[in-house]
Amino acid sequence: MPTLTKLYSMQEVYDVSTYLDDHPGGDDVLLAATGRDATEDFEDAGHSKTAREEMKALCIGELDTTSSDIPELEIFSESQPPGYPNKLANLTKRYWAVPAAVVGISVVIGVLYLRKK
Ligand code: HEM
Repeated sequence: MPTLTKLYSMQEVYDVSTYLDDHPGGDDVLLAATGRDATEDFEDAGHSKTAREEMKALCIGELDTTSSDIPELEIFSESQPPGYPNKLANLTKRYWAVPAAVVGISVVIGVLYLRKK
């Protein structure tokens, strides 16, 4: 549901989903302004009194600023090694015997081959 938020002394939330096709300024500007404070965009467009009246009908409530729906972002420090090389290093540590065996077998085969000659 596309919603616009408007900030004055309080934050109001507007459901613009039913108004997208009717907006004289086009649906693209409304969609671009959804999910955030659209006060500046709205004021910049120089809306008339009629527009402000129409807007009231679309208000669905006030923004709850006490709770956040946005999950906390996980911040990784730059010094933390990126996933893939780190995983590779762990695998190499755990399965070091595999490349060692391959090298050993190659050396034995090489020696046997040279002796035959
Ligand atoms: C629920 C909120 C909104 C309503 C009810 C609404 C309503 C209207 C109305 C009735 C007009 C015709 C001109 C007028 O009477 O002022 C209009 C024009 C316009 N609106 Fe909105 N508007 C809303 C939100 C927005 C937002 C958030 C933006 C910008 C991101 C925007 C951008 C424009 C533009 C650019 C025009 C001018 C179109 C033109 O004259 O070519 N509007 N709007």
